[in-house]
Amino acid sequence: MAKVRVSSLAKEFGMTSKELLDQLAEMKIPAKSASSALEDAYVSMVKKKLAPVIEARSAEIEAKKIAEQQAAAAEEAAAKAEAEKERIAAEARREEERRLSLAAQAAEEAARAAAEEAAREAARKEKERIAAEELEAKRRAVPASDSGSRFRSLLDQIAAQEAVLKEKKEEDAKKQAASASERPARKGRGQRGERGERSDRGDRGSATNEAPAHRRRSNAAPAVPGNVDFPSPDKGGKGKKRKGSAHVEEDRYARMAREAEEYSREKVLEEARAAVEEASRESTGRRKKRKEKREREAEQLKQEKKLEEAIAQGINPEDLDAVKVSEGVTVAELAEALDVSANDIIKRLFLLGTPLTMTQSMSNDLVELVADDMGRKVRIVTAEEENSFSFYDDPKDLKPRPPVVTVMGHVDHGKTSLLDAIRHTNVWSGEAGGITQHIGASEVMINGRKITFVDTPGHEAFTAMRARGAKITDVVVLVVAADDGVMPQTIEAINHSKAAGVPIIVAVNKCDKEEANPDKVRQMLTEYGIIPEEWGGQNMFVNVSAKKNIGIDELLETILLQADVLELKANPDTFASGNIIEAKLDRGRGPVATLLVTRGTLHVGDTIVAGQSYGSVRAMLDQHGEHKDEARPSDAVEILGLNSVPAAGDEFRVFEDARDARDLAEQRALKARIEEQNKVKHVTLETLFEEMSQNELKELNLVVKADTQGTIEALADSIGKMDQSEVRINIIHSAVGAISETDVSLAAASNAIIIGFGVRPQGKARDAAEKESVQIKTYSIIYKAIEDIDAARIGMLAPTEEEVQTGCAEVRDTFRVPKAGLIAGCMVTEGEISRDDKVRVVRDGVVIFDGEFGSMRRFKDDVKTVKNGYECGLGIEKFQDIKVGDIFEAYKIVEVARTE
Ligand SMILES: Nc1nc2c(ncn2[C@@H]2O[C@H](COP(=O)(O)OP(=O)(O)OP(=O)(O)O)[C@@H](O)[C@H]2O)c(=O)[nH]1
Repeated sequence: MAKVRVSSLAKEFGMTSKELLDQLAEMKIPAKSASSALEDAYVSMVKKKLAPVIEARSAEIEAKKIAEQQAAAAEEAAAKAEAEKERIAAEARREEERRLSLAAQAAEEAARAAAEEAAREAARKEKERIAAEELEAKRRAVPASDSGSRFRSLLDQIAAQEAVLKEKKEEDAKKQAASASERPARKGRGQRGERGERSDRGDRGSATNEAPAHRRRSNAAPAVPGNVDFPSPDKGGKGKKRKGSAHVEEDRYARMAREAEEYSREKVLEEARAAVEEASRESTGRRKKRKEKREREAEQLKQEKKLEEAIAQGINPEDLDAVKVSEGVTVAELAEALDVSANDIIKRLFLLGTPLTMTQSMSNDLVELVADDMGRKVRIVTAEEENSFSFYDDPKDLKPRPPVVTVMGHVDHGKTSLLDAIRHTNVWSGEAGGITQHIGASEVMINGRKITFVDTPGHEAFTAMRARGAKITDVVVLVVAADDGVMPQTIEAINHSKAAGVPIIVAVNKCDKEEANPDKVRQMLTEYGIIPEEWGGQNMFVNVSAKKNIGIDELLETILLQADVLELKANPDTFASGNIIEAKLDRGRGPVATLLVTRGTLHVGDTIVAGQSYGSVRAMLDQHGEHKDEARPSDAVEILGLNSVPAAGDEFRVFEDARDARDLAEQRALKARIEEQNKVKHVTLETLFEEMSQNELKELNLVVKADTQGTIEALADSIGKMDQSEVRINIIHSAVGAISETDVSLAAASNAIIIGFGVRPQGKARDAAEKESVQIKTYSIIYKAIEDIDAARIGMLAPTEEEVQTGCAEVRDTFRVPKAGLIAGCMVTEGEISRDDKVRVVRDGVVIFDGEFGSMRRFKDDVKTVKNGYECGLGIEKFQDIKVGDIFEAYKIVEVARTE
C-alpha cells in the first residue's frame, strides 16, 4: 500500500510538519521527521482524528482567502473611484480654462471693436468740423457792398445747406430712437434671423466687427436695458457727434466683456456639474451592474442547490420544472395542473382515439402523451412519493448521530431476548404469548454512546412492516439461532436488508446450547451472500447467548464499529421529520404513535403531519414512559396529540403553520377516500349472479364488437329471446371492428362486459381492460356466448376451460415452398410460441382464421418453440391467405377448476 510523507500530509492539512509531528506523537503514531512515511491506516486514523482541526483550518484559510479577496476588491473599487474623481476634476479644470480663454478673447474683441468705433466717430466729427468751417469761410467771403442777387443766392445756398444738415441730424436722431426701441424686439430672435436683418440693412462695417460679440450675447441672452445706445447704422458716417455717446459705448463694451466672462463661468460650472452628474450616473450604472451580477450569482447558486437537492432526492434534474401530477389524475385535474381548459385536453384525447370525460382518470401514458402534445413537461408522482417528504441539508449542517439498529430474524430465534439482554430489562416476560406484537423501539447507552434499537416482529404476517423497519435503520442485526440455522424468515430478512442497502451484522444466538453449531450457521449464510469477515467477506459475525448474557458487549462494540464506518450524520437544527414505527389507539390517551426522528429536533408543542394524521405534540415519552421535551436525530419517542392513528411506516414532519398541517392531512384523507370510492369493481359474467343478488343488479350492460354486422344482429336477436325477468340485458354499444381502448373506457364507465366475436383487443385495449377490471370475452360462435350469458344470469357459469395466450408473431414476409405451400417469415414479438399451440390469424384487429400451425422452422430446422425476439418460418394448416402485417396469436386451452 502507498505511504504518505508527514510533510505532504501536513501540507494537505494546512499545517506545518512540526505541528503534525506533535499531533502524531500525541496519537502515539511513530514518525520521526517531516520525511517519515506513514502507513495508509495511520493516515486514515490521523485524518479522522484531525478532521475537526483540518476543517477548522480549511475554514480559516477559506475565510482568510475570502477576506483577502474582499479587501482586494474594495481596494480596487476605491482606486477606481479615485481615478474617476480625478478624471472628472481634470475634465472640469480643462473646461474652465477653455471657457476663460474664450471669455478673454471675447473681451479683447469687444475692446478692439470699441476702439475702432471711437476712431470712426472721431473721423466723422472731424469731417463735420471742416464742413462747418468751410461754410463759415464762404459766409465771410461775401463783400458787404455786394448786396445784389449773387449775395442773396449765396445766403440761400448756405441756409439750404444748414437746413439739410439740420434735417439730417433730426433724421439721425429719429433713426437712433427707432433702433433703440427695436433692439429689445430683435434680442428675442434667433441668431440667424438677427444676422439676416442686419445684412439686409447693408450694415457693412459693424456686421463684420460686431458679429461675434452679438452672437455670444444672443447665446447668453443677457438682459439689455432699453435705453442703452447702440452704434447707429450711420450711412457714410456723416452727421453730428451725439452727446456722451463714447462714454456709453465704453460702458457697454465693458459690460459685454463682463457678461461674456460671467457667461463663460456659468457655462463652465454648468458643464462641470453635468460632468459630475454623468460620472455619478456612471457609478450608479456600475452599482446597478454589480447588483445585477450579485443577483445572477445568487440565482446560479439557487439553481445549483436545487440541482443538488434533486440529485439527493433521486429526481432527474430535468424534471425539476415539470408539472407534478398524481398517478391516475382525472382530465379535470390535469387541466387544472397545466392551467389549460379541460376541453383542450378532451379534444386532444379524442384525437388520440381515447375520448374521456372530465371526471375520468387518465393512464400515465395518456398523461404523458397529452402533455407532450402540448409541449409541456409533467412528472407523474406515485401515491407513495406523494405521501413522502424530501429534504436537503447542507453538508456543513450535518452532525454525527447515533446508529439506528433493527434486530431481525426468524421467529423464536431470540430477538426479544437479545434486546432484553442489551437493555438489561425483562421485556420478553411482558409480551402477550411471548411473541413481539409490534415494532418497538428502545435506546441504549454503551460507553457513553447511544444506539437506538427497533425490534421487529418475527411473524410472517408482519413482513410488510418489517420491510419498513429495514428501511429506517442503519444497521441490521440478524439473529440466527445456532441450533436452528437459516430459516425462511432469516432469508426474508436478508433480502429486505439487501434491498434497503443496510449492512448486516449476524448475531449467532443460543450459543450456550449443546446442539449449537455457529460454524454451520456461517456456512449456511454464505449461500445468501452473507460471508463472515474472517472468511474474507463483508459481514461481521458475533456468537452470543441472550439467555446467558454472553457476547453482548462484543456485539454492541461491533455495532458501534459498523456505525463508525457508516459515518452517520443528520442536521439536528431544523424542523423534525422521520418515520412512524408504531401507532395505536389507546383507550385513555387517544392516538399514540412511536416515531423515530431522522432529521431535525422534535419539540413538545410542534405541529406534525404523519400520513393522513396531524396534530400538536401534546406529550413526548421515552421507552421508560418518562416525559421528554425534545427528540433529536435517531431518537425514538412515543407521542400523543395526533387526531387519528397514522400507519406504521408513514413519514412525519413538523409544520410551522398548524393550518398547513391540517390542510395537507385533510387533503390526503380526502384523496384516499375518493380513491377508495373510485375503485369500481366491474361486473363479469362469473360474478353477475352474485352481483344480482347482493347489489340488486338489475341490468347487464354489453359492448359488442364483431367481425360482421350480421353477427351483431344475430346476437341481439338471441338476447332478445332470452328470459329477462331477473336481469335486463342491454347492448349499450355495438360495432364492427377490433376491440379498442375506447370500448374499454365505455365499458368501464357503464359497468359493462365486452363481448367480441371474431375480433381481438387492439393495441393497449387489453392492458386498459386489465387496469380498469373490465372483462373481455371473445367468442367465435354465437350460441356459446348466449350459453355463457344465460348461465351467468342464473349463477351457473363457472368456466371449466380458459384460453391462455402464449405468444404473438408478426408476419414480415411470405414465400412459397414446394409441397409445404405458403410460409410466413415471422418475428416473435411477444411470449413464446409452440408448435402445438393453436393459432389465430388477426388482420387489422379482426380474426380471419383460427386453426393450427402446419410448420415451425428456424433456418432449415424444424423447431418446437420460438421465443420473443427470434425470427422463424411459420406455416398454417389449411390456410394460405397470409399477408405481410398479419398477426399470429398463439394460444392454449387450459382446464380451470370450478370456483364455486
Ligand atoms: N438457550 C437459549 N434460549 C434462548 C436464547 N435466546 C432466546 N432463547 C429462548 O428462545 C425463545 C424465543 O425467544 P424470543 O426472544 O421471544 O424470540 P423472538 O425471536 O423475539 O420471537 P418473536 O417475538 O416471536 O419473534 C424463548 O424461550 C427464549 O428463552 C439463548 O441465547 N439461549
